[in-house]
Amino acid sequence: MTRSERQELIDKGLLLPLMEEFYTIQGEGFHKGTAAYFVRIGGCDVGCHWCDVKESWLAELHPPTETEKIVANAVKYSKTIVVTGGEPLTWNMTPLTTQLKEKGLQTHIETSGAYKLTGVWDWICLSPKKLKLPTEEIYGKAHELKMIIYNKSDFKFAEEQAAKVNKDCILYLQPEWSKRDKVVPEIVEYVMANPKWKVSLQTHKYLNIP
Ligand SMILES: C[S@@+](CC[C@H](N)C(=O)[O-])C[C@H]1O[C@@H](n2cnc3c(N)ncnc32)[C@H](O)[C@@H]1O
Ligand SMILES: Nc1nc2[nH]cc(C(=O)O)c2c(=O)[nH]1
Ligand code: SF4
Ligand SMILES: [Mg+2]
Repeated sequence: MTRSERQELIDKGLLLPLMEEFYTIQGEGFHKGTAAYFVRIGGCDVGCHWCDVKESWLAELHPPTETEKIVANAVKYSKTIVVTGGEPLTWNMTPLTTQLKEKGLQTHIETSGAYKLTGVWDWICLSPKKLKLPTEEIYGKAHELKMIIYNKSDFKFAEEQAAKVNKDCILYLQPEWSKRDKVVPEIVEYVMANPKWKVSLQTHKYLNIP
């Protein structure tokens, strides 16, 4: 395959830079505690300084992989596939998710929403970032909003983002992992005072699983 042929397949979303895949328990948000197969696609230029998967950022480090291969493998493990990254919406998610749906699987995405929403999704977890705000379209479609709290100013940002999502969207505040000892008590107090919010923890990190 020539470079330009390969680039064309990447542009169409038929090849994706696959970083890792693993069968685990969804640790965060609404589906926490539920078994799911995770597909982590490399490439992200949002640049969160506290990102817990910085190794994912450079797409070139991850092998371009056929969506058919990803699907044929994923179907062996679970009825629920969580697509994450990196930022999965860097890429055209339509081929991957269409093929997952053809196999009867549930498609979930973890996204910052910073790029055009593509793909067929049963569940959208939107986790907005100040550095690159979500596109307008995704606010109406997100099933859960998961705001990361690193410091007190993040509560204000969380409220600004909550004002933009649809009325059925479930609202979560999740402590940034390295700041958890400081921010968990602040989140607890905030949720008791503002009960439209719920707490989300990265439970997989407490369980010592991927
Ligand atoms: C690694 S990101 C990948 C998906 C997408 N780029 C995004 O940010 O939503 C997966 C989830 O982990 C969250 N996250 C990343 N680093 C974190 C950290 N240090 N503490 C808590 N949550 C974190 C993100 O906000 C997102 O909800
Ligand atoms: N167990 C587990 N649950 C998760 N929920 C969201 C994750 C992510 O990195 O997108 C994640 C992850 O990396 N592991
Ligand atoms: S948008 Fe997601 S993957 Fe990208 S830097 Fe932020 S947390 Fe990490
Ligand atoms: Mg993670």
